[in-house]
Amino acid sequence: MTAPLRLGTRGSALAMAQSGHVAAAVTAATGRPVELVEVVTAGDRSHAPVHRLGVGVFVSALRDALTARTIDFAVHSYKDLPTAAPAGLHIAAVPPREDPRDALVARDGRTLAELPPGARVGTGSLRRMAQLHALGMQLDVTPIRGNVDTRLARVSGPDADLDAVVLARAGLARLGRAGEITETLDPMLMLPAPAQGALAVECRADDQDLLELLAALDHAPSRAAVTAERALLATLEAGCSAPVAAYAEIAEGDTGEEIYLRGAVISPDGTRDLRLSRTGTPADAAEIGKALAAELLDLGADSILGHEGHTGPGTQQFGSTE
Ligand SMILES: NCc1[nH]cc(CCC(=O)O)c1CC(=O)O
Repeated sequence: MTAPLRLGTRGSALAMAQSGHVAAAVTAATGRPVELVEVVTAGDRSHAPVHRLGVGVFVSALRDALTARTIDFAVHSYKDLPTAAPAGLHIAAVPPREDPRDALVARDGRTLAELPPGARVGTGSLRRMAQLHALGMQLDVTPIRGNVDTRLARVSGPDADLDAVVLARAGLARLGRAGEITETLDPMLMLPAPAQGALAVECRADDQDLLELLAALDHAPSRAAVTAERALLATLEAGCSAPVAAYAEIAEGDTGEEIYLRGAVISPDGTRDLRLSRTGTPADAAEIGKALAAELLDLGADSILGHEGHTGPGTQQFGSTE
């Protein structure tokens, strides 16, 4: 009997659900037992709002534990990873991606189009706020914080004070709460965050045996989509700190697999909304992402913040607006 692989995880319900799912997949694919090891991050200990800490605090404790060899691998929500790759670590697998779209949870089963002017809609992401404003529906968009349960409680239950919240569909699905979604938002209206719905399975770059084991979990189309979206984000971060959205779809075309990447840069008040797309082959995913970002910058993505100033909750040390 081989020693169990140690999978480091945060203790939050979402992290535990994701890690448990990956642990089961590793055991199913390789026959190796996996043990969950809870890692407490500065983000879990602190009561400061996430936008003050930066999403990176949730990630760095797991990475420190990897480097210190107290765990063998870790599972991250890919969209929470800073675009700069750390030395000595490697994303060994991108498992099949969940539905990357955002979801509306509204009172009385309402859809987005059924919300009246002035409806109070909560979201924690500057990208979602910007796109909600861009709809021109006079929504009263309110920043919200906390875990998924806390956010849903703003819409139903004794302390509900909002008409709707917008969350990632994938997070709700992983927590078994997708049944509360009243509309899954079309990416034409609400383009998701780069890598939303995808997981990153990370281990030490020199752990050859584990890299090979974990490769069994990798899903090539999901990896290509995430590679294109993150290349777009990384290129834009250099020149622009406005909310960024990106979504790549992989489909079978006439001449083999095709990637269709959409990207958007939106001012926080929604008055400036730049959207472009590009197609190519999945093998060129990174180049397609970079090229689309360059096109967005050429059209003024870097000037989109302009008058709004840059004080919103998306102002984080790693550039993430999620
Ligand atoms: N920053 C929060 C966060 N990070 C990952 C998810 C779950 C969805 C995913 O894995 O992409 C969420 C919740 C949300 O955005 O509603």
